[in-house]
Amino acid sequence: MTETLSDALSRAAGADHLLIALDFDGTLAPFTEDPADSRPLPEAREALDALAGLPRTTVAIISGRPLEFLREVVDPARRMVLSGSHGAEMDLAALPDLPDDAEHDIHLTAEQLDLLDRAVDATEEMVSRYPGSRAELKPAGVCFHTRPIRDPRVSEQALEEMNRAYSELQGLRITPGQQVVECSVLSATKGDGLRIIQAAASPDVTVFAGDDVTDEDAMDLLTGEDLGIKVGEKESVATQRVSGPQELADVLSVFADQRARAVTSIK
Ligand SMILES: O=P(O)(O)OC[C@H]1O[C@H](O[C@H]2O[C@H](CO)[C@@H](O)[C@H](O)[C@H]2O)[C@H](O)[C@@H](O)[C@@H]1O
Repeated sequence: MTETLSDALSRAAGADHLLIALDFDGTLAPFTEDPADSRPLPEAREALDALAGLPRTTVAIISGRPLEFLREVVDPARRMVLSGSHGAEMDLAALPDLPDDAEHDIHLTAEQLDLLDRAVDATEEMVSRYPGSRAELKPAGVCFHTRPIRDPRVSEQALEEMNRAYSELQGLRITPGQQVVECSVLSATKGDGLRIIQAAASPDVTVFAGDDVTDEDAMDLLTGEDLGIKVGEKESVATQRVSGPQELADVLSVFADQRARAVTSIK
């Protein structure tokens, strides 16, 4: 860990009320060929569990994954605030002063359902033409995955074609990712997710870590004493960077200890 990251973490650990919000894939969990197989690294899980048990400390996951997946795989004990489907689904039930609108479920109009059907058809058609690729269905969208395609040129071509096909369907929000392109009939972003969590939890300091372009919508909201940590090499407005999920897990372990010490000394 660099000295500047270590200093920044020590400062954040001393916040009166801390929000630590994290992306899932490529941040807490290393990439896997089948999205159903990804799990947080054990050290990261342990650190998040420790942080979630501390006073004046809110742990949040803000992910492109459906809320249901986050509940089952990341937070079965239901101690974290969750935002799924890139900010379109919210579960704030872990907050002590529960807001009335703690859960934001997705309700699609008939037009949105029709658009989603057409996006799914286009994805399945693409999957039939690119062996190895797969579709992942979500409550308001669908992903086209190419990680299992061995030839990077074929993978790139498949992603471009899928992007074009989604662009022809008016009204979809198209999001590029790591060997994936996904679309949604809703326009929410991770920035919307973080904004809702900050409004409900009122933290003095927010720490956010993420690896991908969609995480920048949340990074953009960080101000003042907040801390943004980019995972990996993609461009970012974050002031700090780690090499990958394992280094982030190590950082989270140190941070959980720092925060535990700090909360015992905050009056
Ligand atoms: O917001 P995130 O938590 O980073 O989720 C973004 C998308 O990640 C998932 O796909 C990525 O991870 C898969 C499992 O490691 C990998 O196979 C794939 O190549 C990656 O792009 C996930 O499947 C999507 O639903 C998320 O939207």
